Parts: sequence; structure tokens; C-alpha cells
Amino acid sequence: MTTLHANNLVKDYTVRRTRLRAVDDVTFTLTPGRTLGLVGESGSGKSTVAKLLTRLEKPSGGSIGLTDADGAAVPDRQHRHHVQMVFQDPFASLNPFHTVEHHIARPLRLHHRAAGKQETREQVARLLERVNLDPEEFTHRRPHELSGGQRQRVAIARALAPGAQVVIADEPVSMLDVSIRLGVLSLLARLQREEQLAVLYITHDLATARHFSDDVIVMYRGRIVERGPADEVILRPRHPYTRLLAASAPNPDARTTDGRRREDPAATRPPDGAGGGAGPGCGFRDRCPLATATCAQTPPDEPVGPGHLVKCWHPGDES
Ligand SMILES: Nc1ncnc2c1ncn2[C@@H]1O[C@H](COP(=O)(O)OP(=O)(O)OP(=O)(O)O)[C@@H](O)[C@H]1O
Repeated sequence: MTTLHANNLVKDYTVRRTRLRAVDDVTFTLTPGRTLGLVGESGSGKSTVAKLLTRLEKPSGGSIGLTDADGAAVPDRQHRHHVQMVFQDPFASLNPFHTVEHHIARPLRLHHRAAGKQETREQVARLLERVNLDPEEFTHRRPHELSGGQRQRVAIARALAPGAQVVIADEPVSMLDVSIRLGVLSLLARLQREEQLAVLYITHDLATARHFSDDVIVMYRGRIVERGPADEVILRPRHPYTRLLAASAPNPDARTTDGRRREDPAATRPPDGAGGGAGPGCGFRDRCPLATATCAQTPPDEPVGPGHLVKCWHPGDES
């Protein structure tokens, strides 16, 4: 069992000599056997957080640490054994030339999880069974012989192959057909429960964030603006931004015909497409109906319920 601690993460990008803060002072913990939902509009910094957690990008500030079941620090070099990612696009994340077996055997070998051909074969079969794919039927298939949902199951098996205890799922079902989304999310939920995985579920979809997460954090322009138990945050949001998101949450079944997610109607991209870099003060104040002069100062984390925090000078009433 591994716990991930993200402490005061910052990520700056420089675009045409202008610094853009994509992630701004983000702190949270991923706990074994629990799912944390990360929601926010396009450009809020969600994928950048995922890239930082999986070491695809280096943070500009802050730290990411892992601890084991006894609370002892896990050495940095073991980070990749413990933290794996399931990407949004199962069509791009699997190599069309390789079989299912190859995709899963590779991380097994790289992370020394299986010795020799026979053991590798057995481990591949076991991993396929864990994601509800019949090894006999699927081991030798190539990606084009799989449906989107089956590809995403293979991607989950591949993520688990190194023995990962922390899974970062970045919009794992948004490109899948509506009819199979629930199956893939339920599989992730079962694995999380049975194997005590710590899961970060990144999504635009508040309905599934609520259903599949224990806790939720809401990001706006690189900052966490609200956090708390999933039901509290989604059903009784207190930050004006979360309220806007919740009020205009699209019907989860309403998708574009190619299965891609629709742009959030509540969300206008921040000026210049900038994710963060809002400077001091509340980043939402230029869109906020409740903004006052005070909002030019950085708001505190205001407790509004058990475990429920809102970064706002004027949190809305409970309703
Ligand atoms: N490699 C990069 N170089 C420059 N800017 C980047 C880079 N990656 C992300 N950004 C910027 O950082 C901000 C946050 O982007 P990010 O992809 O993390 O948002 P997101 O919430 O995941 O959005 P989406 O839901 O559309 O994937 C955006 O303004 C984006 O343009």
C-alpha cells in the first residue's frame, strides 16, 4: 500500500517569453483504497498535475513523495513501480504493431516482476483476468482487434503490471462510447477496493466524479478552489466557480458523435488560454458575481463543513 503526497506543487511553462503558471501551490494526498476526483474546466491544470505525479514533467516548485504502509519514505528511484497512469486516449496509447501480450509483458520485464517466458506468460494471463479479459481470447490480439473499452482494460492491466499502487487516471473514459464507460469506471473502482489502490480520477464529468470518488478537489486556473467529500462538494458546492460548474454540468450522456467530450458550457477559457498565472488574489474574481475589492487579496482556505474547504472570501450559503 502506497500513499502519494503532493506538496505545494507548482509548474511554470514559458510560452513566447511569457511565464504561465499551469499549477499553483497544489497540495493533496492519494490514500490507499480511496479515489480522489480532480475536476475543473479545460486548461485548469489537471493534466499537468497528472504529468507531475507520474514524473513525465518536473515540478517548478514543491515536492511529490511516496510512503509505504508503515509510513516509511519510498525511495525516489522506485517511483515508477508505484505510480502509473491510464491515459485518456486508448487508441494512441497502445502501439498498433504489438500484441496485447507484448504491451503487458514489457513493464513486467522492465520492473523485474517476472523471470523467464513461462512466468511472464502466466503473469500476463493473471493481469488480463484482473481486468476481465479472457487471456485465451485476447493475449495475441493487436490493438485494432480490440474495442475502445477493451483497449482501456489493456491499458489498465499495463499500468498495474509494474505492481503500481497509485493509479492516475486522466479522463480514462471520455473517449469511449457512453455505453461502456460505466463498465471501465466500475472496473477501476473494483480494483481500487480489492487491491487498496490509491486513485486520482481526473474528469470533466461531475456526475461520475461524485459517483466514483470519495473526495473531490476542484481546480481553477492552476489552483485548488474547493475540496472535500465528493457528495458535499458536488451536491453542496460553496465556491462560486464550483457552483457554476455544477449548475451547468452537461448531461453525462450528451456527447459529441465522435465520443469526445464537449467543451464545458460554463467554462470560457481564461484570457490568452493561460491556465494559471492569475497572480495574487482570487483567480476567479473577474468572472465571479460575488467579487468585491477584498478578492484582490489571496483568499484563505475557509472550512465550511467537515473536511470541506473553500478558497474564497465569500463562500455561498449552504443550499
Ligand atoms: N507543455 C506545455 N507548454 C506550455 N503550456 C502548457 C503545456 N502544457 C500545458 N500547458 C498550459 O497549461 C495550462 C494547463 O493545461 P492542462 O493541460 O494541464 O489543463 P487541463 O485542465 O488538463 O485541460 P484539459 O482538460 O483540456 O486537458 C493550459 O493553459 C495549457 O495551455
